[in-house]
Formats: sequence, structure tokens, C-alpha cells
Amino acid sequence: MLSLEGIGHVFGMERVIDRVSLRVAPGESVCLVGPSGCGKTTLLRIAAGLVEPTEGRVNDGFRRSAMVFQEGRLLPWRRLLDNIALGLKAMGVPRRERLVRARALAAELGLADRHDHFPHELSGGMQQRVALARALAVEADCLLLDEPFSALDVGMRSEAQALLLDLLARRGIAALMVTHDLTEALRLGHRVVVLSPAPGRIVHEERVTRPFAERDTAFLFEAAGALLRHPAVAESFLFQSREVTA
Ligand SMILES: Nc1ncnc2c1ncn2[C@@H]1O[C@H](COP(=O)(O)OP(=O)(O)OP(=O)(O)O)[C@@H](O)[C@H]1O
Repeated sequence: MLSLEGIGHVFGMERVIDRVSLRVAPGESVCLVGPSGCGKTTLLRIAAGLVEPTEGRVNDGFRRSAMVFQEGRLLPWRRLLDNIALGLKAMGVPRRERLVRARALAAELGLADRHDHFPHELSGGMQQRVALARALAVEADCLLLDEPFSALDVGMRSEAQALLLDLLARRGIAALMVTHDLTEALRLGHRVVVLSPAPGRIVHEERVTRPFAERDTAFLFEAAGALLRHPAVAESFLFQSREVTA
């Protein structure tokens, strides 16, 4: 269980997070949505232990949490297998075993024919799969994902979402995922948590009970429409479109 209790955060004079409490249970997928600048990334970094919150506490009871970033953050000078094995190297796993595990993951994520490629020789979708493989290589049981698919085009994004759902389900991995996209959150989350404009606080939580396999496009748009009928959710998203058009 990952538990954030009463998290508040201030950068300089600016309050960015206000009293956020949130739990992620083993095997559960929780999506965080909210307007740009409301503190989503900061909250994820706090959950990962990369930022010390100004207020509140984080209890991470998972064996290992791993972060997956929007742009993959692969080492450009390392080939695919070495990028997958990066965390294992840091853990002191011998090279031979690192490569065995990296090869198995490359195969599982459809990258078997790219072992010797450098990141710039891979598509955006492949780079994100390498980033996911890297998190799986260290046997993370909780993934902290920061808009991992937002740089992908629509087709690749849908493929990557399906792959993530499959990996989470098969391995029983928990996920806390930040996204701008309400339909993505409704596709990938057991729960969708909506944050207000900055300073981010939770204004709505939606439990999505429909099985993942049955969340087709019609369902996603209908569910997003229903969610937007909650005034606090609409306020967050209207704020976002005002920001974009301003
Ligand atoms: N290291 C930092 N130092 C100072 N201010 C920061 C720092 N990191 C983030 N901020 C500020 O905190 C606020 C929240 O940023 P954050 O990246 O957490 O928001 P976000 O909701 O993830 O935004 P987006 O959706 O645009 O990525 C912003 O005003 C940002 O400028």
C-alpha cells in the first residue's frame, strides 16, 4: 500500500499542493488528473520520495516503486538491452543475469528484434516500452507514471495503454499515473482522482467499476461526459481550456 497523508507543498512563496490524502492498494491503478500546473508531477515526485513534502507523510509499503517519465529518459549512448538493465546494474546484479532478464523483457514487450538499437533509432512508442521494461526489470510492484504516453500519437498511445493494462493485470502491479487526459484516466484507472487548479487539492474521486476489457470508446466518452457534469470537475477542466486558449 502507498499512502499519502495530508500532503501539502510550497515552492518558495507558491503553494502548489493543499492537503492531499491518497492511497494506492496492491494491484490497484489510480489515475490523477487535473489542469496544468496543479501540482500533479510534484505529487508524484513526493510519492516517489524524490521531493520532501512541506506538510504530511508518505508511507510506501511496496517492495519497490519505479517511476516512468513522459519522455522515457533513456540513456542515448546505451543500447536497448543496457537501457532496460540500467536499474539492475545499480542494484549490483551481475552483467550476465542482467542481460538474461533484459532479453526476456524485450521479448515480452515486443522489442526482441531491437536489442542493439540506440534510443534515437526507436520510435516514441518503442522508447516508452523500453522505459516500462526498465521499471519491470527491477521487479517494481508499484509504478509511478508521469504522463507516460502523452508524447505518442493516437494509435501508438492506444497500443501502449493496452500493453500497460496487460502488464499490470498479469503481474498484479499497482500504478499511480498522472495524465491530462480524462478518457485515458477512465481507460486505465480503477479510480480517477481529480485535482483542482493550483494549489492542487482533491475535488472528486470516481471509482470505475466496468472491467478494463469492456471500456470501449463509447464508454469512455460517456463516462467522461458524466464526470464533467460534476461542477468541481468541470471547473478544473474549464480552467484548463481557459489556460490553453488564453
Ligand atoms: N522544482 C521546482 N521549483 C519551483 N517551482 C516548481 C518546481 N517544480 C514545479 N514547480 C511549480 O509548481 C507548480 C506545479 O508544477 P507541477 O509540474 O507539479 O504541475 P503539473 O500539474 O504536473 O503541471 P503539468 O500538467 O503542466 O505538467 C508549477 O507552478 C511549477 O512551476
